[in-house]
Amino acid sequence: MKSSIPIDKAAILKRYKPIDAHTHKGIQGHALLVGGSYGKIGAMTLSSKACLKTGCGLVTVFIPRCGYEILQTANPEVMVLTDVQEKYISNIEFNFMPNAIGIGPGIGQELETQNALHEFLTNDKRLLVIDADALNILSQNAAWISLLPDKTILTPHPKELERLIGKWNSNTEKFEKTVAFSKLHHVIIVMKGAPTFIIDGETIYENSTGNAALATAGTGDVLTGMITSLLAQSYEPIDAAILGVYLHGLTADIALHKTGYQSFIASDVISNIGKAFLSLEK
Ligand SMILES: NC(=O)C1=CN([C@@H]2O[C@H](COP(=O)(O)OP(=O)(O)OC[C@H]3O[C@@H](n4cnc5c(N)ncnc54)[C@H](O)[C@@H]3O)[C@@H](O)[C@H]2O)[C@@H](O)CC1
Ligand SMILES: Nc1ncnc2c1ncn2[C@@H]1O[C@H](COP(=O)(O)OP(=O)(O)O)[C@@H](O)[C@H]1O
Ligand SMILES: [Mg+2]
Repeated sequence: MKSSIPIDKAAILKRYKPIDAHTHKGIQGHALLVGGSYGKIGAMTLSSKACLKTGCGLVTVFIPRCGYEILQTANPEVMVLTDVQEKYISNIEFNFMPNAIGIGPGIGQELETQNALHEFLTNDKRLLVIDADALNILSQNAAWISLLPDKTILTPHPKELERLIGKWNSNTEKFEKTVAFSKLHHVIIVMKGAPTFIIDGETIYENSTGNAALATAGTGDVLTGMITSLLAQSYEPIDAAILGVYLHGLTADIALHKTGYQSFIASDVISNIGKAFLSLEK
């Protein structure tokens, strides 16, 4: 494997932008998160809360109708748009200009959802984070990958990565294939794992935070919300990916002495984002 660039606190401080005292919610970025399906609205609840807690001024979710009351109750700060369908997304429609869009947590793979993703990718060329079943839909419809805008951030876990790039026989081959995919499609790949690597063409970054406490449902959904938030706040895509992954891992390092590995859950990532940011200012 080609050597990687370590992402430690010094590397993060070169990319981190402290908040301007005169900022307001109108210029802190408006993120749109698209996802959820019947039984997996929680993925969007987690993702949208993490998005707000990472500093975005405004967050809107686009979810199936069945999630409306759940979202409004769980996260009153988040605005909610709903699909015409009750249980899944069939047509992605919104009437504002988001600064960044995150798509995929809990979205499922209904045929109508697949068509909605195709329609969306054909018509919308905004900054984008793609996760979970939206990645799986792309794996099944490989021709659609060419529709992704340059510097789209993909956040696969190992199984989702395998569906995208095919099986590998060694770690070296895994990196070679991922780098080749990133170069071919001009996308940034957050190769989630222990540790997480961020791949931008030939350049490979290795994250230094995080631990096995993160091996629990919904932590990836939270990461999608965090990276989308940073993207909406005008971080360059590579910086949003690197900073998001670093802060996400740091929450688990900060919480570990209180939660242990076993009792840490995705909501603990969210409740420690503030401490993770504060540790950058120390
Ligand atoms: N509360 C919720 O609503 C939740 C919704 N979720 C959503 O559920 C959907 C399905 O996601 P899944 O990721 O479970 O399904 P997938 O089928 O994509 O992934 C599960 C498979 O990947 C393997 N895998 C996962 N991480 C791995 C790793 N680090 N190394 C090796 N293999 C690994 C597992 O063993 C399993 O075979 C997604 O849309 C996701 O966003 C999940 O995030 C869980 C929480
Ligand atoms: N053993 C581990 N050590 C460090 N990080 C881990 C470990 N296991 C999982 N993670 C992190 O947790 C997250 C899991 O994401 P994902 O599998 O998409 O979860 P979900 O889909 O349930 O939200 C990733 O950021 C991954 O890097
Ligand atoms: Mg996931």
